[in-house]
Formats: sequence, structure tokens, C-alpha cells
Amino acid sequence: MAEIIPGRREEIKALKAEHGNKSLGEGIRFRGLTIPECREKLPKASGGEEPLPEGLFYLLMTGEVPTTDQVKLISEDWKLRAQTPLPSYLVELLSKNVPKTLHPMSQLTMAVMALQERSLFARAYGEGKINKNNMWEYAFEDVNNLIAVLPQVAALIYRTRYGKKAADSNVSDWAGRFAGELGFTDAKFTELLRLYLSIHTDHEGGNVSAHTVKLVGSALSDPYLSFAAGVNGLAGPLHGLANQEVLQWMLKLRREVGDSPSDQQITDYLWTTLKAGQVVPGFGHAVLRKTDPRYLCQRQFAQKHLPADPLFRLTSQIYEIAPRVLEEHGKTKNPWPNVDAHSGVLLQHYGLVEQDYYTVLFAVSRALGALSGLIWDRALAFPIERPKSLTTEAVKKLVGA
Ligand SMILES: CC(=O)SCCNC(=O)CCNC(=O)[C@H](O)C(C)(C)COP(=O)(O)OP(=O)(O)OC[C@H]1O[C@@H](n2cnc3c(N)ncnc32)[C@H](O)[C@@H]1OP(=O)(O)O
Ligand SMILES: O=C([O-])CC(=O)C(=O)O
Repeated sequence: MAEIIPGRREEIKALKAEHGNKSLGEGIRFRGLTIPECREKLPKASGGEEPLPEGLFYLLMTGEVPTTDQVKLISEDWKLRAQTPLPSYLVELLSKNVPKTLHPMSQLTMAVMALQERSLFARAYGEGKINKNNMWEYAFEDVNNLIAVLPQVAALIYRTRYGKKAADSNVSDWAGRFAGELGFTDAKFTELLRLYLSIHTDHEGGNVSAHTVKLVGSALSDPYLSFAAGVNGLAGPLHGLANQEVLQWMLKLRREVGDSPSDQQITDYLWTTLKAGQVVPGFGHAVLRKTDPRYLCQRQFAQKHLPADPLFRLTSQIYEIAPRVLEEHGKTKNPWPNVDAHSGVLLQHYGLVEQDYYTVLFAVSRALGALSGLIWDRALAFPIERPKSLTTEAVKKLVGA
């Protein structure tokens, strides 16, 4: 990073000076690579087929596809960093003191906030050691320390809330450790988790969670404070919570009309949702205008590994019907499914059935995207974000309305 950053600083300064007034957009790409390209090019676990999230992190940080050895180094580094035991007050908090009714996303935010005590960035700032040139280094350490322990923290929330036990596992990549801590040993589930944690990392920087991390970080709040804020944004039903909402919506459909609904029953159920003034979870998108490529790659995974799963078949049936209904409804600019319309179905298949936990998985993945961006924000010394705010009266006066 120390070698890459100076050149990038110059490059971006020149680019902004020359082209800063143009507007841009290019769908979902990670450093220029599409989701299928990432799936193909990023290193896999031995015997595995899905990308290791560590590789995506490396790609987001450096702009280059890592070698298997480079990815291994990250896995080992994160494993080492995770060996510092979680603070006992955090373990007490999560395993004894939070009420079972507190949503797992709120528990995650509390846990990240509790870890903020470890921030090297905040400590260095307090000691007057931080300047624009070196601040990325402190952010880098905090980010890697936080990412390293997130699986442990998230799994502790899971085990406590649902009365589960960790599994004995000698898989040592980041997602593999997470699967074991969650109590899963099925190699297919671990592969699914590697894919899940790779594809949920980011979607440009403008989505609510990543942008919140960026915004809060722009005040030089440290990576723990910034990430906790982003997790709160992800917990909203129009964003990451749609992950859980989709499944609840589908299960309610099954409860109301049985396990094998007809096309007409699904159509009626969609209209009931829309006429009640609610959104159809998992459909629509703020910027995409076609089926989300993350939906499609999860669909491919299902077609390969669980083609006969009843919930997958229902998902496919809804895929046929919902876009037509949404088009007829005429409001949404994008009637096609997004990433959240598929993930829960896969997790259900492998026995991770606790829907209100799903967005925590999303958050663990989002840490890679949003926090790698945060390191770059500090490396490029981006300024504090501050959109202008005016009253409606002032706007009217200024535009002569
Ligand atoms: C990882 C992610 O965050 S992916 C998104 C996850 N969220 C969901 O799946 C929730 C369902 N979808 C939605 O609510 C929306 O499509 C969003 C929040 C994702 C995008 O919102 P917008 O950018 O405002 O979408 P858009 O410009 O198409 O909205 C136009 C209108 O269509 C409505 N609309 C959009 N999607 C849907 C939907 N799935 N069901 C019903 N109505 C919808 C909007 O509510 C809005 O209505 P309004 O004019 O009465 O205010
Ligand atoms: O881009 C968005 O607004 C929502 C999304 O898909 C994501 O955050 O992954």
C-alpha cells in the first residue's frame, strides 16, 4: 500500500482537475471486474470453486487480482490478528447481558462500538501523531484488526441468540473460520459462505451502508465508529434488512396458500402487498436497471447445488411473475430482483434458518468493501463531507418559485 498510494494520489488529483465536472456510472464492478469475472479469477480454497473474500479485499485495496499465496498471507494475517481474545466485557455483554429480543444487527453495532476501545487511529489522533500522510496506516491497522475479529463477534451473537455451539474445524480461511464458529462443517455451506461474503462486499460506494461509513469517516471518526454507523444503515428494510424481509415475505406466502402456490396465487399475493402500500422486498434498485448480477450468480449456485429445493423453485416462480406485476403497477424504475431476493433461500437450504440473522452476514461482508474504501479515503485525504442544506422556503426564494 505504501508503494501504491503516492502514485494514486497524483493520478486522482490530475483526474479531478481535468474531468471533475462529468457524471459517470457502470453497474456492479469490483475494480473493473464483473461478478462472473471475480468468480472466475479470484483464488479459491483448495478443492473449492468459489472466490475467497480475502482475494476480493486484496483486489479492492490494490486494484490487482492476487495470487493464491497472497490470499493465503491475508488469511494467515487475519487469523493471527483474531488470536487476541475478545475483551471480556464484550463477551459478557453479548452472551449474558443483551436481551434475546434485541435484533442481531443492533447487537453487532454494540459489539463494534465496544471494540472501538482498541482503535489505534483514535489513540494516535489523541496523541497528536496523525497527519494527512500517515493517517491511512492507522486506518489500515484498525480495518484489518476489525475485519479479522468480525466472524468471531458475529458468530458469538448467533450462538448466544439461537443456543448453538461452534464446530471443530481446521479450515483457516476467513469464511471457513466463520462457518466453523457458526457451528457448520458442511463443505458446501462453507463454499456458499465464501461466495456470499465475496459478493456482498460493496456496490459502488454510494449505497447507504458504504456511504455512511465514508461520511462518518470523513469526520476522521475511526474505522470502528465509521463501520458501526454503516451497520445501522444496512439494518434498514430498504437496504440490507431486505435480506430477511424477502424470506419472511415468502414464508408468509407459503403459510397463506400452501407450499406449491399457483402462478395466479403468487400474482394475487404480490398485488395484496402492493395494494397495502408496501414494497415487494428483494425487487427494485436505486441504480440497477436489470436483474442484479449477484442474484444471478446465487441462482447459478442454486441451479448447480440445490435445483430441487422447494424454496428455490418458489424463488424461480416469483422471478417469472413479479417483474410483470411490478411493471403493471407502474411505479418502480426497476422491476427486476436484487441480491436480497436470493440469499436467504440458499442459507435456508444449508440449515442457517434464522432469518433475523441474515443481515449480520451481509454486514460482515460489507466490512470488506466499505472499510477498504475507508483506507483509501484516508490515503487520499478526502475532505469532510458536508452537503448543503436549505429550507423549502429558501429554495423557493432562490429559484424564484
Ligand atoms: C442490497 C440492497 O440494498 S438492494 C435493495 C434492497 N431493498 C429492497 O429489496 C426493498 C424493495 N425495494 C425498494 O424499496 C426500492 O426498489 C429501493 C429502495 C431498493 C430503491 O428505491 P428507489 O430508488 O426509490 O426506487 P424507484 O426510483 O424505482 O422508486 C419509484 C417508486 O417505485 C416504488 N418501488 C420501488 N421498488 C418497489 C418494490 N420492490 N415494490 C413496490 N414499490 C416499489 C418506490 O417505493 C417508489 O414509490 P413512490 O413513487 O410512491 O415513492
Ligand atoms: O447499491 C445500493 O444502493 C444497494 C446495493 O445493491 C448494495 O448496497 O449492495
